[in-house]
Amino acid sequence: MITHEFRYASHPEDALKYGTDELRKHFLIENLFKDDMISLTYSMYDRFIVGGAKPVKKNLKLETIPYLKSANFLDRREMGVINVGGKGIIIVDGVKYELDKKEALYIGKNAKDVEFLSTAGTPPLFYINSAPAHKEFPTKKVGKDNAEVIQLGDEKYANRRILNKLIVNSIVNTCQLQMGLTELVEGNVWNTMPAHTHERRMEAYFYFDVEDEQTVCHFMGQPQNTRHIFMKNNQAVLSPEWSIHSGAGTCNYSFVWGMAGENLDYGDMDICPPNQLK
Ligand SMILES: O=C(O)C(=O)C[C@H](O)C(=O)CO
Ligand SMILES: [Zn+2]
Repeated sequence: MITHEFRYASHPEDALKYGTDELRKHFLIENLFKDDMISLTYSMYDRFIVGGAKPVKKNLKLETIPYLKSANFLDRREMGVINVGGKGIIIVDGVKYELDKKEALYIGKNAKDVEFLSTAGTPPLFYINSAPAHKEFPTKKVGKDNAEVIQLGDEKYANRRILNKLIVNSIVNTCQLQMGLTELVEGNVWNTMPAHTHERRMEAYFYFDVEDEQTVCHFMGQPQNTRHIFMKNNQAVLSPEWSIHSGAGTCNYSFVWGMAGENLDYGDMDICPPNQLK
């Protein structure tokens, strides 16, 4: 079964007036993983979809949703999936892909039948991003062995982390989707500091492996006018093209980043020096 919701895009001057509840309502995506459900949020930020699929006892078929007005979900879209749970299986037009935790699958435009399956043991948690696509590229699995790995940050600044580029154009051909995952090394809590914006692309962050009873405080907003959202494990947050996206946890954690927009240039960022943030 599929549940879906819709989010309009916000002007930065309007977002400044949002209180805690409105910020959470417009940007935070709280319940991505419900047993035997696919949960999708269609946003007007580059028409980016954020979702989750958690097959436990049933196989979950990716059906179209009303906002798409297309016979099949991927008739005009591409999709990236990263598993953050137990081993799982995705079948795309009859071809079976096994995904361990932290492995990714890119599914190209025009795939007709996509099904999410559990295996024995801990259920998989398939985190989903999807963006409009104008060209068909082959479906491809990307494991951590194929990832482009970058070491970032420094213990001194509590931001040492390992960034794994998974669905990026040096590894997989995509139209506009880029995805990867970043792991904070134990004792380190700050992600994406120095923070940045990229007006050519929107982004969504999905925090996982956050310890029970702990939190990640996600910072958003224009660099001179920031706001925060406290987040729990397995929650996602939309980052408009005008917003920084950075966070500090009360423990170390991991997160998936996903982007779509004007270019596929990962390095196209406007850096905000920490001492200039407001
Ligand atoms: O740890 C980081 O820094 C990131 O993971 C940054 C994201 O990849 C990003 O914001 C890309 O634009
Ligand atoms: Zn970014």
